[in-house]
Amino acid sequence: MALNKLIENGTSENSGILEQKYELLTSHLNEEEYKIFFKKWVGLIDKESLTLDMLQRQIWTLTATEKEQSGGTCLGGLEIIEMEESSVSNYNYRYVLNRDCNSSNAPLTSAQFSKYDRILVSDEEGHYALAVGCIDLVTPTTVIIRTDRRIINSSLKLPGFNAKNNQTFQSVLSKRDLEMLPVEVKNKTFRIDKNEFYNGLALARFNILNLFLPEYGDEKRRKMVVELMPPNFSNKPLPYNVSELESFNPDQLAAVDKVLRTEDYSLILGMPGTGKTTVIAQIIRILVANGKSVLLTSHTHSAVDNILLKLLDDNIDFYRVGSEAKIHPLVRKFMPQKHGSHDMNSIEDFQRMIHQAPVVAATCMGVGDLVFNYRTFDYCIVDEASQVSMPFCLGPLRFCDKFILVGDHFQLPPLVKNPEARSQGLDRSLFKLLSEKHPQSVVSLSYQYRMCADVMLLSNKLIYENRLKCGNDNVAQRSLRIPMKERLDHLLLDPSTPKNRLWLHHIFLEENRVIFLDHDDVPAKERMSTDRVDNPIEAELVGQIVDSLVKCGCDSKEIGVMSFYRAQVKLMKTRLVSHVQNVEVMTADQFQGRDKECIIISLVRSNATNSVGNLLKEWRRINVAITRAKSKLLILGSRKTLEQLDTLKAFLSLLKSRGWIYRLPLGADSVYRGLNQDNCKAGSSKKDNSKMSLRMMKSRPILKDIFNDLVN
Ligand SMILES: Nc1ncnc2c1ncn2[C@@H]1O[C@H](COP(=O)(O)OP(=O)(O)OP(=O)(O)O)[C@@H](O)[C@H]1O
Repeated sequence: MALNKLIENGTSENSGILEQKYELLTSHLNEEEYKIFFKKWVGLIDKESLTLDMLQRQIWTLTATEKEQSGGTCLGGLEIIEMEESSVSNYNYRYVLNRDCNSSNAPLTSAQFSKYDRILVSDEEGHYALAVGCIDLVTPTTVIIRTDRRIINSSLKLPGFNAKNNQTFQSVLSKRDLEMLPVEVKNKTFRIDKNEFYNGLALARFNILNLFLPEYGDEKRRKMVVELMPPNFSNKPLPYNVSELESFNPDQLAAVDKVLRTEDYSLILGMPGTGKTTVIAQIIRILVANGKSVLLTSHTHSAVDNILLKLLDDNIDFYRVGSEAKIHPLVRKFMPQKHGSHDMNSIEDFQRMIHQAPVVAATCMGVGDLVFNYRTFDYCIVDEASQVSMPFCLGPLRFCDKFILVGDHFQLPPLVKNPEARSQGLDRSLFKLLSEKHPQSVVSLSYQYRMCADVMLLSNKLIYENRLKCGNDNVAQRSLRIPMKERLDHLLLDPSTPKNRLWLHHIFLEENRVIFLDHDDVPAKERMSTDRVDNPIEAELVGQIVDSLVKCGCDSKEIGVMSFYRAQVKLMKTRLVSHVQNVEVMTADQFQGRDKECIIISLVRSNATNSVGNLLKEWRRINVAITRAKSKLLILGSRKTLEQLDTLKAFLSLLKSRGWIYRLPLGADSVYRGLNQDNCKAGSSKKDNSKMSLRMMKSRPILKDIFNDLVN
């Protein structure tokens, strides 16, 4: 009836039920603004849904190679080399699939797959979506996956099999079984498609509808989110022990105080590295000590777990709900089914446990789980709230009395694929919406503990209007220590190279914490095809920086490489294949919420017409990119091209004013030993040895990758 009233301007006559009953169910929906709100948001979700359906059809309309080359969201030509049944999660089948790297096959790592990505598995003989699952590991030649079903359904006939009266089969469950299958089954190849559509738009629709339902609907949120009523704060906070907050800075103290006076909601704007996780953990401690219950949620599993990890040593009874494979190993023991002190034999047991715990944690999507029905909490805390679009954020809120949203809308907004839905506001988070309407509900954290002062200066001047401050002197003066700098001389192709060409030596100076490496003179031109742009020379320069840092003793796990262009990420992953286990190469979007000691950003665009494209126009993406480095930030690009864009012009003039632009010399890619030079110089005996070792390791792909890492 709510739908009838909101969408169809319904009445008791056209709904077909008695007037009295109709009034009972819908009299709370007379406001015109409700109808406008409902139609707007459901309409936007419908638009997004259409786009996602269209993308999903690519599994039938594009071959694996076409899809892999166009967006890196598919891997094809995969052969099963190992399989086993396990019971780690609801994905019970584990497969190791292999594809050799050769001239026609790129390394598997160059596509857009990483651990925990959801996937659909098909064979390449026209059997689609044999199973759903997730990625466990990707190396250049191997991908390990877990699936909910077997992807080989052939069975082996058991001894004594007789088609007429003794049809006895055995399922194919192990590598040994696989070898006994007929050759045409054994040699089947498979494809893996990213299952990007597992995002539950149905849940988003329900969350919007739930605002308007009678009886169990979320009336409180209707007032706050639809009517946008101002939130109330009590004069006196819940009691807490100030001596436990000795290490907190004034902003963090103000945030705790605001939350403890919240009667409806409060918002914590936490700029990068400002201690959001630390503050949330402390708020949970105080709320639980006051006998309050808390539903803790976030956009990603890792953010939920980062907070729980801080509570491991506290005597707080909490449950973590979600898919085991995605939960941090140290937190798994808090999943209801793993909790040693309780027997759990039925869904009722499960619900009983969830109902008793003072703290329950899950992702915003995970809260859709049935176990939450009929449980209410005093508070809901949503971390990463600026990354969740409003309809999804409403999901966890409906179980709670008060809510706290923690986020930073100066970083990337929720991902929306449909351009119209995006421009009409589906990418606006509830955090942004409420913070703009009621700024008095916001408390900002401005002391950051991640970036050294030079790195911080960039986003501070360009985005945060100087509101960011370094938490202490150690943070401000942080610099990248390169333990064996002298080794860099051995990487020079010509020891007598003049000083003004020694660009890596310039980067290696500890005091140079932020450098823009302008490659206009190198030159390093972009390569453009229909929907892809990359820059091979820039990728090679990035490769040489990473190689030299690692060879000179830097921890490769503390180096991150980033581009805004997926084709460039792919190219750089190929170039950096020898560091694949440790150096993370990702898009700026994938780096959100992460940090590294040293970040290298490849801006790619460099062309005769000085066109910059759309990706670099999103200032929130630039902000995410430049706030990931703790000690050293290296940015590669063409100053001439990038200056054409207003946002980047301001960025470049700030860099110039600080003397942080370094003009790379002509042919900079052949000053130090790079990929090609390394290959030419490798002696033949080393090559022969490598060949022999690779032959030995042919059937052991993971070992092969590790070996490759060691010899490179
Ligand atoms: N008041 C403080 N004094 C000293 N160090 C602090 C303080 N608050 C937080 N930190 C430290 O700052 C670092 C970042 O904190 P935290 O992870 O809580 O920040 P965050 O805002 O959640 O980070 P991100 O931007 O990655 O989400 C941690 O090492 C934490 O211990």
